[in-house]
Amino acid sequence: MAELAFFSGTMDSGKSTLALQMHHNHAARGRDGLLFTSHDRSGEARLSSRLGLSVPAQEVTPATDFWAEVVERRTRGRAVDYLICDEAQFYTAEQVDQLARVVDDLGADVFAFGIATDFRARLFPGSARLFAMADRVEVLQVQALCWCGARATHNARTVGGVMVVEGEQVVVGDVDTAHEGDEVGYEVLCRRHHVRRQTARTAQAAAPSPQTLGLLAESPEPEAV
Ligand SMILES: Nc1ncnc2c1ncn2[C@@H]1O[C@H](COP(=O)(O)OP(=O)(O)O)[C@@H](O)[C@H]1O
Ligand SMILES: Cc1cn([C@H]2C[C@H](O)[C@@H](COP(=O)(O)O)O2)c(=O)[nH]c1=O
Repeated sequence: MAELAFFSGTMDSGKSTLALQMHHNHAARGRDGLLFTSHDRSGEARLSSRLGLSVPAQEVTPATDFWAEVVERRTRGRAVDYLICDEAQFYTAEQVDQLARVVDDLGADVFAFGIATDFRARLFPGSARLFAMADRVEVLQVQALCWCGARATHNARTVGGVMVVEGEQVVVGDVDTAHEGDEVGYEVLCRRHHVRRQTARTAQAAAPSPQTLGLLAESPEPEAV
């Protein structure tokens, strides 16, 4: 039976890589699929993984109608067995409902991939609807890590390495650049450090200097009372 599956994880947790792997495995068995994405970092109408793979995909805009896309292709005699939908957090709730209908009424599998929450830890509209409508929700197996070593569960937006909480919900960006000056970037954090707004850079700045640590090490232990 066809299914709507949602693969969710923080930024940099391997979602696009998994999307491309699933596409490869299904295509290798002779199934016909369509690839969709929205606002990919590598440019319009591309689905790219940080591991280096990048393939053409259809860009999803607010005008995209998934139901119409699949019906139109099938009317032209082309098979559509599955849809790969990356960056699904940016889709509208209506588009997610169209995907559910494609599964239920047209029997095509839909595999959607996306981050659950934005830089303020609020659900994206597409992800919220996917959590509500998916047959299956899976959290990515490869854990992205916070600077403290704990599992990263949240996405922080940074300017010059400092976490910000004001701004538009959608700002395309990446996690692995130096983010100097007023450049916008992202960093994945555990909940504790997201709540405290402590990024790698601010934590480093707040850490006692080696000199201070040396002084602390030399100071006598407080006497037991
Ligand atoms: N140089 C590298 N060597 C090995 N693995 C890498 C390298 N760079 C990135 N990765 C892996 O790729 C993952 C990010 O994959 P990607 O599919 O682009 O993530 P997402 O779509 O979730 O943002 C990282 O979590 C890491 O496991
Ligand atoms: C947290 C957050 C992220 N984004 C953007 C930044 C990236 O372009 C994508 C996520 O891509 P990835 O493949 O999962 O790394 O989303 C955003 O626009 N707003 C946010 O709050």
